[in-house]
Amino acid sequence: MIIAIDGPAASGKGTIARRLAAHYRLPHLDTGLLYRAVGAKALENNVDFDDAAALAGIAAALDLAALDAEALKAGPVGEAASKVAAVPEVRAKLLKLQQDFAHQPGGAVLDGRDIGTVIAPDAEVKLFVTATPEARAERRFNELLKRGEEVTLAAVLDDIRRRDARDSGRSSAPLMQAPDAQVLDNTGLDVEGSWQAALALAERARAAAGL
Ligand SMILES: Nc1ncnc2c1ncn2[C@@H]1O[C@H](COP(=O)(O)OP(=O)(O)O)[C@@H](O)[C@H]1O
Ligand SMILES: Nc1ccn([C@@H]2O[C@H](COP(=O)(O)OP(=O)(O)O)[C@@H](O)[C@H]2O)c(=O)n1
Repeated sequence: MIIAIDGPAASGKGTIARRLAAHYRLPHLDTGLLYRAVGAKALENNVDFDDAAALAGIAAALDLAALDAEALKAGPVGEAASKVAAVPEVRAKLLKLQQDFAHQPGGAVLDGRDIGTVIAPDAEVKLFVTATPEARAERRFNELLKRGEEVTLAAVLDDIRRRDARDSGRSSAPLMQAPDAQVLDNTGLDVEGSWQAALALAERARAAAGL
């Protein structure tokens, strides 16, 4: 069974994906980490965000096993990630790795922006997780505060809006809901409520797929 979880920044898709993976005992890939890793390397090496060939080279050399998820969750890395993610050559280099992960025997859970539309349109379970920009900004703000980052709620909301626009507006695999995805707007739900709603939707899709 393949479970595809898509949605905008800080909608809680990663939290849901991790829990679904544990619940169904499936491997999980946070695909945002791949773009974050390319963005972080580009920042580190002062690579121009317009230099598609250099960015694609970084993407091609990525070592999944060496990704430092904790460091990659830093605020500025998210912005860099969304810039490199708009470069088609970068997406092309990361495509096979994600498709192979999704289609491994037994299945997998992947979360990102284009899982249900591009990486695994054949997924049996597709959720599009969303919430208002304000609710998402508050979640990300609290997360970054806990990490010890000096941020303001207004700056985080700005970042979220900018990333939403870039991720939805790009020509290559834009953030969008797959026609057959079930939408979960968890604006008024806490982590537990969001999880319960996601599980109910996943169970419904499994039943519909005869699983
Ligand atoms: N429904 C929710 N209500 C409040 N906070 C949430 C909710 N879901 C997730 N969070 C918190 O919001 C932050 C972002 O969640 P995460 O799952 O990483 O989102 P995404 O993967 O969409 O960026 C995390 O700190 C997480 O614990
Ligand atoms: N499948 C994916 C996953 C992430 N991304 C890009 O990578 C950036 C970071 O993704 P993320 O999922 O780690 O970001 P958050 O939602 O956690 O803030 C996003 O803003 C997208 O631009 C993408 O284009 N496609």
